[in-house]
Amino acid sequence: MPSFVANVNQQTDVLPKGVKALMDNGLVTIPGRYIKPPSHRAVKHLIVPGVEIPVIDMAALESDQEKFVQTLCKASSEWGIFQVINHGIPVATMQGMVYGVLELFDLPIEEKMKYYTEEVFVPVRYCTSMTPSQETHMEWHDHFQHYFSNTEKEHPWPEKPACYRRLASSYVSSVRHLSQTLMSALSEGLGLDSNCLAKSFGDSEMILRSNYYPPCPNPDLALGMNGHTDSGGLTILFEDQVGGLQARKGDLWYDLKPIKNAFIVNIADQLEVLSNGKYKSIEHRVLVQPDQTRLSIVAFCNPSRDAVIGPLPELIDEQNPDLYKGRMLHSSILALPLLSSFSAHVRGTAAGLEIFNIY
Ligand SMILES: O=C(O)CCC(=O)C(=O)O
Ligand SMILES: [Fe+2]
Repeated sequence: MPSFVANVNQQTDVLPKGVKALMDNGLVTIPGRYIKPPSHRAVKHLIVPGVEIPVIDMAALESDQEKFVQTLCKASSEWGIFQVINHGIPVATMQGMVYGVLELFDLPIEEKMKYYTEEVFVPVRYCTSMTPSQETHMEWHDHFQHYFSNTEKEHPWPEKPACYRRLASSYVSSVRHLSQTLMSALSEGLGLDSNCLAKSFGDSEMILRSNYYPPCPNPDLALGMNGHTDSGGLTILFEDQVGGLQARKGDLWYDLKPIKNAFIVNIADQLEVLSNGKYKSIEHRVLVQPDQTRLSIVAFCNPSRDAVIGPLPELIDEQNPDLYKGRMLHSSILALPLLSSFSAHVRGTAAGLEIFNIY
């Protein structure tokens, strides 16, 4: 067994094995632990169906950079979430990753349980919901997660499935490159040098998380993922065509319509803080389906855990006071406590701040 496997001493027979395993065993009604109290369930009349969030065409970066930056900046300020097309990442890389991830979830449960842990900063984590040992109401998904520290030389990928290392490495390097391009443009959107945000991130880190949402026998009683904002920097998400991701504005939840082979990108808490509130970290959640499995592959591009995060000094003057005054934090604690005072729904999953889970 690889040395990084985190739970060698845990009794795997008492750990939750995940919702895929439940469904594979023929479950017909969801167990009580997955039933949300009525106040936490999705309310139909507060959902706006089939919304097209801003679409950022990366091809425009070549033809008219200034306009591209303006469009990106507007989407990040007004929505904090947008779809990215013509991003240059080959469809084969994305579909290859999907294939590898599906193979990973299809491994025998004993193989997956070797990686079961509630720790976040481990190279490989398999878990279900967020932190099952602390939750009264679990989320209807399983996930594999990889933490890439900024000092890492070579990532210890799982040995099985054999194709996974190659497919995932290629995906990660493509997504890293996309995040760097977006971060440069987001810096310029703040009227700053293109490397300004990257400098504040320090040696940035990444968490790659694949979420598997099997069909749910009682989809109205459960949630795939509770409403939360991501606590890191920039989130780059690839999903299949099933749908279920929703973003919140005011009291309404906007049902996001996937565009084939596009990425969904959202601003996370620490980028909101760095921009002194210009870019918005939007709350989002996931609904589940009665008859379809949904897969999302999420790259959280985060500042170094050593970085101290506060609004960029260049953005502060008399007209633009520091909105997060006196509340600069180490990135290792992440920005969650800053923003949680503004939104009762902030949970901070992305870089693993489940300790602040308020549900
Ligand atoms: O599955 C999705 O679409 C959203 C996942 C997400 O928000 C997360 O992992 O933080
Ligand atoms: Fe998220």
